[in-house]
This record gives sequence, structure tokens and C-alpha cells, in this order.
Amino acid sequence: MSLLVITAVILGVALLLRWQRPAWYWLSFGVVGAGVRVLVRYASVMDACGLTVAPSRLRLGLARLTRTAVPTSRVPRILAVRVTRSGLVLRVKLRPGQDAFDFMASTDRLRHSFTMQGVTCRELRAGVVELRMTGYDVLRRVQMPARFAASLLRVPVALRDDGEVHYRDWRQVPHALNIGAVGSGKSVYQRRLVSELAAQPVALVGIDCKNGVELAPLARRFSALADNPDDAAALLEALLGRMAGIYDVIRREQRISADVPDGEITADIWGLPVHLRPVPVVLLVDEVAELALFANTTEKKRRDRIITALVRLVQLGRAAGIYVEVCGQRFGSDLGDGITLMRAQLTGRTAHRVNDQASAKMAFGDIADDAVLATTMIPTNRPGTAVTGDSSGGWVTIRTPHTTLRQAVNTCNAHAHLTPDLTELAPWRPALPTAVAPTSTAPVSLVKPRPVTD
Ligand SMILES: Nc1ncnc2c1ncn2[C@@H]1O[C@H](COP(=O)(O)OP(=O)(O)OP(=O)(O)O)[C@@H](O)[C@H]1O
Repeated sequence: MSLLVITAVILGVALLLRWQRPAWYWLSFGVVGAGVRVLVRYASVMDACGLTVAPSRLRLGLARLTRTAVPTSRVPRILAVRVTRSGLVLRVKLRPGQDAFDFMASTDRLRHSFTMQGVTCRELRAGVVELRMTGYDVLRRVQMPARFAASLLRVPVALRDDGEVHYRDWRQVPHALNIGAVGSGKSVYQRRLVSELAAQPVALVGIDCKNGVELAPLARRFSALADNPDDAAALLEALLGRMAGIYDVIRREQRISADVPDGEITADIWGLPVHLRPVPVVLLVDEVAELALFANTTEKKRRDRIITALVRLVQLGRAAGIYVEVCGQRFGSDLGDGITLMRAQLTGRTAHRVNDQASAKMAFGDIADDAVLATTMIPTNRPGTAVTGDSSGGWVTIRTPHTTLRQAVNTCNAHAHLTPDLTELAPWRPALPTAVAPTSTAPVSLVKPRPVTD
């Protein structure tokens, strides 16, 4: 009787955990079943998926000579098995004649055969691949791990479908495009970026032509904000002025370094002495299409000024530490001249749910056809889910943790004292109560970044 009660309690706990805390369920119950399943079925599954190699002629010949049993196909050897908070990771040594592509092409078959939520494969080095198996649907309830490897301009924004953390790294991918249909989760994604950057020694500049409804509440952490196309045009031109000033500083330093034999010569802000290094700027542009639309000649001229400035910033801004993050429902050539040119420089691409394939192509059409397909398959009941990739053609499905506007505002307010005062952008500095005004009076080019600890 007591055994029955204990079993029922354990089953109840398991079901409750599975429903409410899938990560705990996985670590306490799921991992045992999945581990046994994978290891017991491994050889037969590899064989069924065509991932074994036939015995060599030498082995067949030896068996014939010695009259022993005919050797069987050889299974790729498991080098290591690791348990993570979302699944299992197998390191597998390939057999001669196999390549990583064989495994990549079989991930769906492996997923079904091992009854796992997902399987991905990547090559670690020649002859060794890593199979990542996810034990449960990690994107149903996004729970970010407590520890991240964050650093300056590299922030954790979402969870990948294989359970890994997805980072937005501006030093690696300086400019990015984020598109999605109405209500797909673009603003929450952007809020998450702002919340994570708020604690870093970075200047945030915003253009939000939705009258500022998304970014204005976060204004205390913004060094400049424009909420209409006229202000946006002037702000972007002021940013170009800042960029030109920073290039002058870099040129001056290059002339000095050129006279020092064997000295490093820098071509961007990161090689400048710390006391000269300007604070990096992340420019967030929300609803970019609003900047590209016009109804009369005056608005057309303003539109051309805006797009020209944006194109110049994405082409030249990186070395001056100016990074551009563009967000909108669509971003295609139907928005007029300069858009295709600009998109070519937006290396990072994130597409939330879209309503048609044409919109998905705006993000991935020139990069990866399978990412276009994956974008169109994002379900409507999963806001915040997106496909993200870059011009290398690699992509992954992610989902951001839900960040409310209240949470983002609290984070920005708590870090308001870190807001750098950029003199060139002073006219667009959001009005602040004295209590939270930045204390630093140092000129912009002397505001140096503080090291960020992991
Ligand atoms: N990561 C997420 N997890 C859970 N819910 C989310 C997530 N992201 C967004 N949502 C839900 O979807 C709703 C719409 O999100 P959001 O405002 O970010 O969409 P949007 O793409 O910016 O829409 P619009 O184009 O109208 O501004 C949010 O109010 C929120 O309830």
C-alpha cells in the first residue's frame, strides 16, 4: 500500500514538474529515461539512419581466412556524453568515409528515433561532430540560465531551441535588422536589448517614429531620442558629425603611431588609448518604414536625407563604434532607393513571425532559403519566437524571455547614472529630472568604457 502511495506521489511530482518546471523535470526524471534510450538504441539507430560504415575488405578477408563470423557495419564511436539543463550532448568520432554533412542531414531522423524534442549537429574538428539533443520544448517557457558569458557589447537576448543562450554581439556583427508582423514580438526583443545594454558603458540613441511610445519610457538611459522624422533626420546627421570627429581622432593617433617602430596602428576605436576611446553608440531605429515614407516633395527630401545618413552609418560607423539596430514590419526595396544598399550592410538578421513569404525573404532571401521557410512556420501562439542568423548562412530558432515595459523602465531607471552625455547629440537628449541627470561632465570623446565582468 505504502509503495503504491510513494509511486503515485513520485508520478504526481513528475507530472507537475513537467508541466510547470520542464527544466527541473528534465534534470530529475527526463535525463535518466533519455540517457538509457539513447545509449541502448544508439547502434541500431545509427544503422537504421545509414550512419554506419560497411566493414573494410581487409576485415572481411581476415574473417574469411580465419573462418570467424562476418564482421558487422561499424558504428561511429561516442567519445563523450554530457548532460545539460536542456538535453544531452554527444561527441561522436566519425568513421573513415563519413562527413559531418551525413549527420546534419539525418538530424530529423535521429530526433524521431531517439524520441527527443530536437537534434542539431555541428562539426567540432576534422573527424569529430557534436550531436545536441534537446529533451523538452525549451521555447515553451523561456527560462534563461542564471549565468551568462556577457561582455562589453555582447548581451544574452534569447534562448535557442537547442537550449543554448543566444547573444547579440555588436563587435562581431555590428549592424542588424529585426523584422516581424504586428504583435510578433519585435518590441519585446528590442526592450530586452536595451535592458541588457543599460548596465554597460554604452550610449543608447533611439529613433522611434511611433511617437516614442516604445522608447520614450526608457529615456533615462538614452543619450538622445527622436520621435518624429524631422528630429530623426537631424539626429542622424549629428551622428555622422560625431563619426567624422572620431575618424579624425583615429587618423591623429595613426600619425603618432606611425613614428613608433613596431607599434600597433589602429583603424578603429578599440585600438585607441583608453583615455581617447569614445564611448560606443548603439542606435536603435524602431518602425524604420516610417522614415522611408513620404507624401510630398518636402517629405521626400527629408526621407532622402534620413536614408542617406543611415546608409553612411551602416557603411562607415563600425570603426567609429557606432552600431545600428533596425526594427520594422517590412524592409524591402518597395521602401525606395537606398534600402537594398542599407540591408546589405545589416549583417545580423532576426525575423519574428511574418504574414507572407515575401517578408521573410526581406530578412533571409539573400542568405538562406531554409531560414525563409522556418520563419514562415513560426506559430502565432508563440510571440517572441524568431529565426536569427547572419550572412554566413547559419541560422537558429530563438525566443526572448518576456520583458514587460515596466521591467525595462525599472532597469533603465536603475542605470540612468550610466547614461553618457554626448555633446554632439545634446539637442536630442531627453529631458531628465536633476536627480537622475548624468554626473559626468567629461567631453564625449573622453568618456571611457568601464570593463564589464562576466
Ligand atoms: N518573448 C515573448 N514571450 C511571451 N510573450 C511575448 C513575447 N514577446 C512578445 N510577447 C507578447 O506579444 C505581444 C506583442 O509583442 P510586441 O509588442 O513586442 O510585438 P511587436 O512585433 O512589436 O508589435 P507591433 O508591430 O504592433 O509593435 C506582447 O504584448 C506580449 O504579450
